[in-house]
Amino acid sequence: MGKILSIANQKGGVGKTTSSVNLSACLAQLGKKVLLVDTDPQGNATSGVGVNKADMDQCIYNVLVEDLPAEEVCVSSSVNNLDIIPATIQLAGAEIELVPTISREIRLKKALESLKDDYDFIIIDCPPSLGLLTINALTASDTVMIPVQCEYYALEGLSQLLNSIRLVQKHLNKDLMIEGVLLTMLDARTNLGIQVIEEVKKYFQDKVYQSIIPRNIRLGEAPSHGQPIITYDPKSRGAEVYLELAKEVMANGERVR
Ligand SMILES: Nc1ncnc2c1ncn2[C@@H]1O[C@H](COP(=O)(O)OP(=O)(O)OP(=O)(O)O)[C@@H](O)[C@H]1O
Ligand SMILES: [Mg+2]
Repeated sequence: MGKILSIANQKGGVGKTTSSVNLSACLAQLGKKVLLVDTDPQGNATSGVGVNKADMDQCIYNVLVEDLPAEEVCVSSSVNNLDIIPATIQLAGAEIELVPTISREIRLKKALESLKDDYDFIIIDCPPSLGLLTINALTASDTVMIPVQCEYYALEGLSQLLNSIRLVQKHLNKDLMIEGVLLTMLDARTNLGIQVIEEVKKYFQDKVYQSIIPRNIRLGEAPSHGQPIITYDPKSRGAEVYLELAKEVMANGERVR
């Protein structure tokens, strides 16, 4: 059985999608069979691995709202060993449409059950909210990775996220664990970055990954080419660090149950 790992933080623009795409691609490059699940109506993870949203007439929306089997929307990406369940703007309606439905919080979990044996890792990119889509992701997951941007107010909002995680643990998924906290977009030239690292480490201690993602122009450019960093610019610092992160994630254990 593969490990299901959500990448979540309701704060926007902290590096969830960049980390989902690049961690998935690096795990795939290291020989793991990986499924990336896009649960953000923005569909940035989908386009980030070279899948054209305009070509899709079905996406995760149809799985969550209409009970379409997940296998039917799963497609290969531009990277070997990496498949994706795409999201399109159609998913924007799901947050409201799911509200009156039965077992609305466990729909993704149920949908992924039949696929879990086919992959070593299933990585879920969450939207920037703590709504039903993120709750579905946390309920389906073995662990959650929290990206934290190295900037002022880095820890702001994290208590709401931790509270949601506790609520999911209490009511929906008692086995959910925090996989780790990932520091992102570090600008090594500033003292601020160093201060944030210290602050986050004081709070989360050994849950913080050794790999710290630098601010790297090539990481910012890669999505517009529909490629993860390891194919767009394999020699870049961004590629090196995401590969290191993938190795840390593998060392944390691939299967938890
Ligand atoms: N390490 C980095 N270096 C440079 N640019 C980065 C880095 N990480 C992310 N970016 C850029 O910053 C922006 C926000 O990153 P990203 O989309 O990964 O965040 P997000 O948390 O998924 O955002 P949202 O909350 O909107 O889903 C993007 O334009 C991305 O290309
Ligand atoms: Mg995103």
